[in-house]
Amino acid sequence: MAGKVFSRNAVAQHASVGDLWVIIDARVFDLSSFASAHPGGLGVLADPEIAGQDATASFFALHRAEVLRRYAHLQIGTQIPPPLRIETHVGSLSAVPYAEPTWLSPGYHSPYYKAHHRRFQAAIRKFVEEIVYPDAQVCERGGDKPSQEVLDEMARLNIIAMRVGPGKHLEGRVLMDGIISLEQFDAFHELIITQEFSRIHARGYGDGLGLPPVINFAQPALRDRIVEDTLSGKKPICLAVTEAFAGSDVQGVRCRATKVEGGWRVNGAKKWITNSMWAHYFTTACKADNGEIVVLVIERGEGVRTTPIKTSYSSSAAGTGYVHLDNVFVPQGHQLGAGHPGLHIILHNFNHERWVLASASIAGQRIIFEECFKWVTQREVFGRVLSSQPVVRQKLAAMISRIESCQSWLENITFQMTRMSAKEQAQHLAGQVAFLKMHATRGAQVTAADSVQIFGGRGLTQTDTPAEDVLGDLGVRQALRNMPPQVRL
Ligand code: HEM
Repeated sequence: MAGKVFSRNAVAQHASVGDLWVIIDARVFDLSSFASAHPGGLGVLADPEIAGQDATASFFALHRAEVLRRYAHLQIGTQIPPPLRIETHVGSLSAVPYAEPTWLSPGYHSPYYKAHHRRFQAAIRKFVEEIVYPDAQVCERGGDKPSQEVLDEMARLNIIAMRVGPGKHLEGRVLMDGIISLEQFDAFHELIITQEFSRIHARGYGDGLGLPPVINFAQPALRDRIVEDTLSGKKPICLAVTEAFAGSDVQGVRCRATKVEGGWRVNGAKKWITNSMWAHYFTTACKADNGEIVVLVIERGEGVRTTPIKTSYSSSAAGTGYVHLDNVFVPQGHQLGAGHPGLHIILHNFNHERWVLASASIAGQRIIFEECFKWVTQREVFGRVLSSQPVVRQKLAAMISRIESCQSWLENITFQMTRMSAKEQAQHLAGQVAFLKMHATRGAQVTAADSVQIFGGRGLTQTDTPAEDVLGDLGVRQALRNMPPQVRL
């Protein structure tokens, strides 16, 4: 691939080139065999303004750069002399302003990040973009479980373990082939992993919780077995709390656990359980006969059945489902934290989960901003580039302000996490984390809505809506034209 070089005029005469070829970003693609399968149709490719021409501008008006990587096998040569190539930065830092947090931007300083954090970020970025991203795209489209080879590689580098955060479960593990030591690993490394994994553009892929309650409250033998099974990527786990009736009201769950000889019999159903379709272990909140909440680790087996639920944020790659529990026997040793109130066990990890969700949301918004910024500088409407519109620039300004303020707040909280004990964190950070999550996710809704406006029809998959701003502006301009000249206040 790309072994041959072509001068623009020589391409058509080259013996190995089929009838239909184009130049995109200085690369020559032979589309003869692909054209009839092209999702955008054969006609557009055969158009005399496209076929046999440099189609770079038309291509980038309709596709993401990633399409070229997926179809790299169609490339038969490179254009000479090479023009300025398009920057797609896979595995490295983006040069787009505000596309990276300040600590990764040239010229900035940070009190939080050390050289080992930077080393770690570079390695995780490369891994995510080269290994995880392609798999996540395929799985998200097809609604599949992350592929076992990717999980195996994540397990080998102990990424699955690091995603759970600092703690005893990391003891004895070599992190990222040893580029950082166990002593160095802290909440900032976890923040880096969380934010870098948001770059896969597939919200549901590899989602799911359930292990922290096991780490904190299971009996040692059970804990060690489950930690090993899940962190090796072999047997996933999920947190089964919500129900059709109860939503996330833990106290209101109806899934019944009845005490029997040697353990419990469980009957009921859980709903919206992320990762349940792929899970082997289910950390399940149940109501005992005395009305108290008990948390049981249930293993997939007799009486356990899962059926998929499609959510609006993901295809079934998130593995979201119903969990039907019919007369399932659970041994006594599978009860978590016997003696602790079940509610406390479930709520114990909520602060940390909220911090993870806020981190991911902020990183996701940054990616949205980067895409919007690229689009407004390349997209021309009525002969003018989109960024020339003040209303568009205002949206971008608001996005940057939200993202930068949230990231600074997040890093402050993360620093506190590296200094405070678990007890101090529960005491001092619960409120801060709750506010940050509220602020970040509300901001995310505005950022998402504004980005759809900026992208217009391209921001939607099933419908095509002219941007509201454009419609609003059209209406006001028409009203201004119709304003009677004699009207005064
Ligand atoms: C190497 C060359 C090309 C490849 C591999 C390719 C591939 C694709 C793919 C995979 C899609 C589906 C949407 C997506 O994943 O983004 C698509 C859509 C489309 N393509 Fe291409 N394409 C190529 C060149 C072109 C060119 C030169 C044009 C000419 C203008 C074109 C016009 C379109 C159109 C109109 C759509 C539909 C877009 C939509 O529905 O929003 N493509 N193409």
